[in-house]
Amino acid sequence: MRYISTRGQAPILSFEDAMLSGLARDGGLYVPESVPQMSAADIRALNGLSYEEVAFRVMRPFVGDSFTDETFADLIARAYAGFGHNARAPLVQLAPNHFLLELFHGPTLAFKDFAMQLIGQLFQEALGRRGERVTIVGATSGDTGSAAIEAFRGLDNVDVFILYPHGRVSEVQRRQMTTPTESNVHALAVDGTFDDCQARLKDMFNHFEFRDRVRLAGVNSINWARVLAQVVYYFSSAVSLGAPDRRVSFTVPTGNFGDIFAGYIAKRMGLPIDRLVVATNQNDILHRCLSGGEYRTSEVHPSISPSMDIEVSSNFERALFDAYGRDGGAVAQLMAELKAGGFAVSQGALQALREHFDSGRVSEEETLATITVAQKTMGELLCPHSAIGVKVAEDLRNPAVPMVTLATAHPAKFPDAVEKASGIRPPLPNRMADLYERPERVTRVANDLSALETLIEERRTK
Ligand SMILES: Cc1ncc(COP(=O)(O)O)c(C=O)c1O
Ligand SMILES: N[C@@H](CCOP(=O)(O)O)C(=O)O
Repeated sequence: MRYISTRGQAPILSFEDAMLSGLARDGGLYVPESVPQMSAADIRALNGLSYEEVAFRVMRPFVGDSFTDETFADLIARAYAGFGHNARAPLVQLAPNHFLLELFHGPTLAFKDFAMQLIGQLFQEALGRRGERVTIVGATSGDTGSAAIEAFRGLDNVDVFILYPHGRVSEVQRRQMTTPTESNVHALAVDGTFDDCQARLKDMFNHFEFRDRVRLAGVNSINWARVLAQVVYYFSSAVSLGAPDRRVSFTVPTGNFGDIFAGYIAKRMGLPIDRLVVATNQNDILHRCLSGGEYRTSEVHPSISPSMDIEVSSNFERALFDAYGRDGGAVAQLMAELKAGGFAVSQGALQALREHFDSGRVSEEETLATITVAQKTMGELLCPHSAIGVKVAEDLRNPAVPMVTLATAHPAKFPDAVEKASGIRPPLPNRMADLYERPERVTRVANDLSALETLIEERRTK
């Protein structure tokens, strides 16, 4: 299995090299050269298997010879052993033909744990075998950072630096990043937005002297392995609802377009997905683009769903690559235009995107109202991100096709908004009960590439 860049000019890599490299050296994102197929019989055979067995069968063809079957199965088993639910990703019914996929039973209570726990295992195995050490830098709007710190804390062969937007994550998210005591993890509060953090991270990857000196690696969804691990739960949930003999749709609370892009990959592998529905908050560049054809950035407005306060949606580049017929030159041109504010998607590409994706936008008031109604009428306490998914799903779904809405975080990560809407303050699980008492360790940094690089150089293990 070979991986190519969305901008067409970077070296073609194996799964393991793509995973350890992060951003492609032409600034693009790695994608598989071709998407492995699963037949209806292959998909039917997933029925009744454990989550780990489904994960092995779905991901194996993408991994090539980077890991043996035995090692890969073992790493998957370790990745999910710490989850707080036997099903790992349980489905609950909200209404006739509307289901919620609970993706918040991992150690940091968000869907990010599905990929990050596995990546932690894969990195450890690959780096140990190669005798190498890397510096992981991540950008987060709250959940990727806490999941990455949890997955890599205390490991010998990695230093982890997480850039989060100062004052724009929830208190629980912040404390999850600032309270771990291991010396290889560093929380950096950047004066800016998530988009600024992600832009500085990509600047570091494009600054080859720094990148090579610190042996930079990434665990954002820049990293293909992150997307791949998220493909699995589309299969596990669709199969339990009757796939491949019944089509299923998914609504995904969306920011950086990684989670829904994983659904698109599942569809391209052969999973009979009817619609993939993008649900955004008031930071709605994706909804504006899919409905009007213009991908143009605007100011980020802080919301009660802070993890989705994103206006430059990194993985949309991967979808554009396919929509433009895998023309790396065309994508490079669009990304250059994005730096200057945005671009119009061609009619052909827009039509290609709309073949798979619908979209909806949810206001702050509607988010709160959905939390209230879901708690009262469906008996489900939703986090604000999941509520955005439920609202858009209810508005757009075809009642004849099962709809699965992804519940991307536990309500206890956003207790203020949840309490405001429902009157219930969701408690943290017992293992985190003292989170508010633990001392915090964080460095405030300017939104400045050279300041960030200097700090990382100083703090990383030499
Ligand atoms: C809780 C939550 N929901 C939804 C999203 C959006 O997911 P994606 O960025 O993959 O579109 C995020 C951030 O990624 C998140 O943390
Ligand atoms: N919402 C995310 C933003 C980063 O997304 P990623 O999938 O690229 O890591 C977060 O919680 O940090």
